[in-house]
Amino acid sequence: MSHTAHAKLTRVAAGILLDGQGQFMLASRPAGKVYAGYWEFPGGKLEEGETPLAALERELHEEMGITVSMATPWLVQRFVYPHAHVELHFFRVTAWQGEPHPKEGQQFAWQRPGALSVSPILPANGPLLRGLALPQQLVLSNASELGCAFLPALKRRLDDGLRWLILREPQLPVAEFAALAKQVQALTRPAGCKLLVHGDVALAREIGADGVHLSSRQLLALDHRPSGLDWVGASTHNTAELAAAESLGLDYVLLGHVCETASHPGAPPLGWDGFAACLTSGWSVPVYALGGMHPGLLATALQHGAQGIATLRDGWALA
Ligand SMILES: Nc1nc2c([nH]c(=O)n2[C@@H]2O[C@H](COP(=O)(O)OP(=O)(O)OP(=O)(O)O)[C@@H](O)[C@H]2O)c(=O)[nH]1
Ligand SMILES: [Mg+2]
Repeated sequence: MSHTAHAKLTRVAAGILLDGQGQFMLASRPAGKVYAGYWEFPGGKLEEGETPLAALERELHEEMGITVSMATPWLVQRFVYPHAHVELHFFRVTAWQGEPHPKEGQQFAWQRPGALSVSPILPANGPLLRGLALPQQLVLSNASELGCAFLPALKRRLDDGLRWLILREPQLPVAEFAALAKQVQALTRPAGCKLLVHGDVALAREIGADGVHLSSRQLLALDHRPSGLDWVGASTHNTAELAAAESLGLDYVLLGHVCETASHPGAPPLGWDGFAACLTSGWSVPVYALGGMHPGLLATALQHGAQGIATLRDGWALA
């Protein structure tokens, strides 16, 4: 999208208050503002020289009387309204002081991803709401190392609450991978665990998987998002691949490798600074940190702008 010379960019910070039980807060826009009555995330325009985080803290204090104590950068969404070109900086707000109260005649509503009870939502926010349904940890399969211990280990993890799995076994021949995918599907589906099949759109469709996870090479070769699948993600290593994923409207990407990992011995990792550098321009697609990840690194990942972590070896060892 190109900005004409006279179209000025309005930068906005908005906060997604999370209650720790899967709910987030929406606020209605008060009478007298553009899009009055529409539901949004509380926030407002950056003042001259203000950072997005400082604007968020100021706006949430002005509009709802709370003091933000923990906020991590999430997605950046650009959108063209008739009244303005906006660049929205969304933050996840997980801790605050004070009880939210409407200081500008708004209404508040706690909502769950995929089950909104209020409408309409500001048009720029639609794509973002899908991101709120994504978990903070995506688990990749590790059948190549576990062999026949993989399916029992998967059962154990499903019992422990695993709800998202990327089946990725690039070393397996096509037919074996398809057979494994069906066995895995027979376990994940009854457990309510979403299954994303790596690298094979046709197989994902055939078995009725929840989605497909594309390699970066597949990502760069596509000119549209594969149809007929709820969730489409991809592996990325740099900003060119991130841009491709965003323009295809993918639901998430993995970006790595961030830390040293046995999967890429000797290859230099991005490190957290390199990871954050890839995110500075701001993406509307949620980005998971990949490579040497374990739950102990989740907080670090979130602070660097990640949606969460993607883990491969962690958690698969048999008890
Ligand atoms: N706060 C907020 N604004 C959003 C969201 N989504 C979105 O498109 N916007 C747009 O971003 C702009 C934010 O402006 P705002 O009206 O909240 O700004 P503000 O609080 O500083 O208001 P004011 O200038 O009337 O005092 C509006 O054009 C609004 O339509 C959202 O989730 N939250
Ligand atoms: Mg506002």
